[in-house]
Amino acid sequence: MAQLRIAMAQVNPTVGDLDGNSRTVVDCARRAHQAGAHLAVFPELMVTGYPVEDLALRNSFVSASVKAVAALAERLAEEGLGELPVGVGYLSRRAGVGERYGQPAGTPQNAFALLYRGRVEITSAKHHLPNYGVFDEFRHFVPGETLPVVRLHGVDVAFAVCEDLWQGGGPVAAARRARAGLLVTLNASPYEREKDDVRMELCQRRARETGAAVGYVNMSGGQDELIFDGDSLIVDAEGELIARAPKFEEDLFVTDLALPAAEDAGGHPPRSEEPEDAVDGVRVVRHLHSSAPIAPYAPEPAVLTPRADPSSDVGEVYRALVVGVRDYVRKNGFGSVALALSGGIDSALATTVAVDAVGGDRVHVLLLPSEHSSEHSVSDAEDLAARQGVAARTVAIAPIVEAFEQSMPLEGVAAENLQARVRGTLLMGLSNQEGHLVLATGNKSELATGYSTLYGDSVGGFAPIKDCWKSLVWQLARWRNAEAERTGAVPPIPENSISKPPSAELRPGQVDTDSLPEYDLLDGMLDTYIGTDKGMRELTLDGYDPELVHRVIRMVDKAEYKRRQYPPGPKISSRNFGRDRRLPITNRWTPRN
Ligand SMILES: Nc1ncnc2c1ncn2[C@@H]1O[C@H](COP(=O)(O)OP(=O)(O)OC[C@H]2O[C@@H]([n+]3cccc(C(=O)O)c3)[C@H](O)[C@@H]2O)[C@@H](O)[C@H]1O
Ligand SMILES: Nc1ncnc2c1ncn2[C@@H]1O[C@H](COP(=O)(O)OP(=O)(O)OP(=O)(O)O)[C@@H](O)[C@H]1O
Ligand SMILES: NC(=O)CC[C@H](N)C(=O)O
Repeated sequence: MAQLRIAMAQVNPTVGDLDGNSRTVVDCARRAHQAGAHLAVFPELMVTGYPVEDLALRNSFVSASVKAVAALAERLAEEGLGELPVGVGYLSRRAGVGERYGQPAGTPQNAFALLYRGRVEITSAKHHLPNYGVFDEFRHFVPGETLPVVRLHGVDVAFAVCEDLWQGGGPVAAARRARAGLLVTLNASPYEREKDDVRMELCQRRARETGAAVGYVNMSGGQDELIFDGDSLIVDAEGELIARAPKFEEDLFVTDLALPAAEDAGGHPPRSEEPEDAVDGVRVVRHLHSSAPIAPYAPEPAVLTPRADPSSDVGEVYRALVVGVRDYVRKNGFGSVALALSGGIDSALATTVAVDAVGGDRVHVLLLPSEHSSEHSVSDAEDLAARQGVAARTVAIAPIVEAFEQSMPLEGVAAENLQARVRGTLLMGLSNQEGHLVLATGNKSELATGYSTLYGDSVGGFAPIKDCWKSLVWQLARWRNAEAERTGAVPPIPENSISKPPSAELRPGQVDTDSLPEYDLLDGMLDTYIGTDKGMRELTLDGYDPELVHRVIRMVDKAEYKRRQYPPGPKISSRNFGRDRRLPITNRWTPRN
C-alpha cells in the first residue's frame, strides 16, 4: 500500500474572472502545500467558472483561458509551489479540427490540466458531454479521447471530468482497465433536491466498478440560476465513505488515503506519455511523476471523519436559496436589494432569505398599501421589518392609481393589475435611484399558472423563490422560524403571515382560491405535469378531476410567455422554469394523452 495525501478545493469561482479564479487556485495550493498534500485538485472549469455557455464559442475567451492556465502554472512555481501537482479544469481547444460556427480551427473542449514545476504538464478533456436538463455541452464542446493516468508516489491516479462519472464506459471503463488506484473527478454539479444521495451512490458504484477509490471534488456557490452545493467526497474502492465536505460552503478538504501501490495493483510500469489501446473511445495515457511509494505519514491523519450534514431536505433548500441570492448579488456588483413587502407569505419568505443572504442592513422594503389592502397587510409587514431590522418605507399607492385612472380609466382585471404595475414602477424607481437589486417574490405555483401581473409584481432582477411551489414556501417559512427557535433567536416571520389565506388584495375580498384550486391539490398536479410531462389522460388516471386537469394544463401552457419574461432565480428542483424546461411560446399542441 502507498499513502497519498490529497487536497480537494471545493471553491466558488466566478464565470469570466480568470484572474480572480487563478488567485483562488494559488491561495488554496499554498494551503494544500502547507498541509503536506501530494496533490491538489479543483473543480471542473475552475479557471473560467462554470457554465461558460456561449463564451465557449468565442475564440478570444478560449485563448484567454489557455493563456491563463499556462500563467497559473508559472505563478505556482514562482510562489514555491511547483513541486505540488495541481489539477484544474479549464477551457481549451482541440487543435486541428476544422472551422465551426465561423471560428478558426480548434474546437472548444472542457479540459483538465495537471500543473507541475511551472508547466502545464498533462492535458485531457471531458469525454462524456451532458446535453440534457440545464446542460448544453454538445453545443459548446467536442469530446476528449484520453484518460490521463499519473503515477504519483507509487499510486496510479486517473483524472476525469464530471459527466465522465455519470455515464458508463469511456473514462470509467478505461480507469478500470488501467488499474488505477484512485479516480479523481473534477465537477460542477448543480444542486437539486435529493441529488446528494444520487451522487453519493454514483461514486460508490463507480468505485466498485473501477476497483479504485473515487475522489469527487465539486464547486460551491451560485452562478445565475445554478447553485453548486459542494458536498465533495471520497470513497474507497469498496465504496465506503472516507470523507465528505460540508454543503454550500467553500472548503479545502485534505485527506490521507491508503491506496494500492501501482505494481501491487498490477499496473505495468509506465513510460512517460505511453498510450494504451482505446477502451470505449478513450485511450489511457500514462505519465510518470514518482514511482517510489513514500513512507507513510506519522501520527495525525490530516483528518476527516465523514461529517453527517444535519440539514433536513427543507433546510437544504433554504440554504440553497440563500447561496443563490448571496452570489447573484455579490457577483453582479450590487450592495443591496429592494422588494415590496405585503404582509403575505411570499414576500415575507423572500425578504427573510435576502436578509440571511446579504444582511438586514442591506435589504430595503417598500410597504405599498392600496385601497384594497387589509389592515394586517401593513401590520404584518411592519412586524417582519422590525423583527429582521430591515429599512422599511411606506408609500400609499391609492393617489397614484387614481391619478393614472383619471388619465386613462381602466376596469376589471386591467384596473386590478394597475395596482401591481404602480408597485413595480415604484420599486424600479427606487432601484434606479439608490442602486438596489429588485427581487421579484413570485413562487413556482404562480409562475406555472400565470398568476402574476406582467410588468407588475413580476418586475425585478432576481427571483429567490421562483422554483418553490407555494406549499414548499410555507414549509420553508416554518422551517426558518423553527431554526430560530432552536437557537433561541426571534422567529423572523410573523405567524400571521404564515397562517392567513393567500390573497393578491387587488380587489375587495379577493383570495387566491377565487382563481386557483387549493394549493395542496394544485401543487401536486403541477409537480406531476411539469416534472414528468404527463398529459391530460395520464393525470386523470392519477385520480385528478378531468375538468380541473384541463383547466390547469391550459393555464400552464398559456403562461409560457410570462415565464419567459420572468427574472432568473435559484434552481432547486430537478425541473425548473428556465434552462430545464424549454418550450415554444407560440404553441397549439394540447397534451391530451
Ligand atoms: N402569448 C402572449 N405573448 C405575449 N404577450 C401576451 C401573450 N398573451 C397575452 N399577452 C399579454 O399579457 C397580458 C396579460 O397579462 P397580464 O397583464 O399580466 O394580466 P393577466 O394575466 O390577465 O392578469 C393577471 C392575473 O394575475 C393575478 N395576480 C396579479 C398580481 C398579483 C397576484 C398575486 O398573487 O398577488 C395575482 C391577477 O389577479 C390576475 O388574475 C395581455 O394583456 C397581453 O398584453
Ligand atoms: N400592499 C402591498 N405592499 C407592498 N407590496 C405588495 C403589496 N401587495 C402586493 N405586493 C407585492 O406583490 C407581490 C405579489 O403578491 P402575492 O399576494 O402573490 O404575494 P404575497 O402577498 O407575498 O403572498 P400571498 O400570495 O400569500 O398573499 C407581493 O409579494 C409583494 O411583493
Ligand atoms: N458538469 C457536468 O458534467 C454535470 C453533469 C452531471 N450529470 C451532474 O449533474 O452532476
